[in-house]
Amino acid sequence: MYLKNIHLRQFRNYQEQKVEFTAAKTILVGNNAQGKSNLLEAVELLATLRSHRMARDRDLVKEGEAIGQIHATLERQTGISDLTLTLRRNGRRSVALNGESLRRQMDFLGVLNAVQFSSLDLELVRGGPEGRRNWLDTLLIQLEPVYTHILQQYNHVLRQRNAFLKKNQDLGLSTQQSELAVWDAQLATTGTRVIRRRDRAIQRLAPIAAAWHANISGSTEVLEIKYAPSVPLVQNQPEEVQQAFLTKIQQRAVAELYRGTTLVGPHRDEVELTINQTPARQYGSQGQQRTLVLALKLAELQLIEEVIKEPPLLLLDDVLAELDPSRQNQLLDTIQDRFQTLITTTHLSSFDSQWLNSSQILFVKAGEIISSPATL
Ligand SMILES: Nc1ncnc2c1ncn2[C@@H]1O[C@H](COP(=O)(O)OP(=O)(O)OP(=O)(O)O)[C@@H](O)[C@H]1O
Repeated sequence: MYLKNIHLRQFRNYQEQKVEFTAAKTILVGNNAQGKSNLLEAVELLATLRSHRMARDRDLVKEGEAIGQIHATLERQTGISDLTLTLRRNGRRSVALNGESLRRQMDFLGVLNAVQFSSLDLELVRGGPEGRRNWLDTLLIQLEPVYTHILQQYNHVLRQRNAFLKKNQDLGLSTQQSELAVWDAQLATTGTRVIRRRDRAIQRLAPIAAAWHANISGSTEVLEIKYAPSVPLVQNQPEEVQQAFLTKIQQRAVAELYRGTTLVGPHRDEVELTINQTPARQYGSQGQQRTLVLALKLAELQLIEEVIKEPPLLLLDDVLAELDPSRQNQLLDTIQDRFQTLITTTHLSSFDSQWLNSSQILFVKAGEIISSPATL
């Protein structure tokens, strides 16, 4: 797929900016805090309706404005699509495809696909489980857009159940359990949908990531990715998972009453990353952790391509400089011209001349983008 152009209006630090993409690779160069990552974030939002920076819509809209908009034209094998995402400082966002408003966000997802890779991704290895859950959910949204709806349903039930637990901490255990039964059933049904899909995604992703990892590390290290759901997943049959879910809720009832929050469910899942059977967080150097993240990202690219049958976009946010030359080359060799790639950097010197010659170079300064630095 090929992103032909993007038009930002009152988005982040952009007032009004159109960009035409004229090559498979675009390098956005500029000093810190000029708007390079903001442009990549706009593309990420069109692909997933999420931002890895966890920004609220009010942060995405330009300061002092009420509405922001991202509009883009995308070419796919199936034809050309026009995507519009409208963000409101105070209010709900809306989406349109080819000029027609869509009622369901899910119908907007899956049109543009992108893998985003920034230095924040190192937190996938070093950080807590929430970051890994978010990463997996964002991937799933692209593999199966209906997942966004499933996740919303689960989170809705979870919020309601948590509110009930918090409000009724002084009820006795048996009264509380009988009143909770209706929430438990819904939590188990919606939670099971989340768990089964996460399991499926990891099963597909893990061997691809392990192969990339062996390739980059020269087969000296073995990467294993394991999904560790909060509810045991012995048999992947929905009824059995739901039953296991309810049993586990029963087991944690006293603790939930005491803590006033839900302790069982996919909001407490973990994705375990191990290298040579040691948790990756504890294993080796920063360089080895970078190899792992690079392997994950290459696996995401490959898996999305396999599922949607077209190469997704790749968004490299200030990440090339963090990789050593051999890992850089590994990445660049994989990308070639097959994946349209947007790259941000503060210095063009980190690129080899072959890359510079074949890339479109854009200069970013204070929320403006131009193709020649002379006029900045
Ligand atoms: N809602 C907003 N309204 C106005 N300006 C904003 C808004 N959100 C972010 N900015 C501005 O955008 C700039 C940050 O841009 P961005 O994150 O794209 O940096 P960058 O060019 O990628 O730099 P770095 O190399 O540091 O990542 C900051 O100056 C920030 O104040």
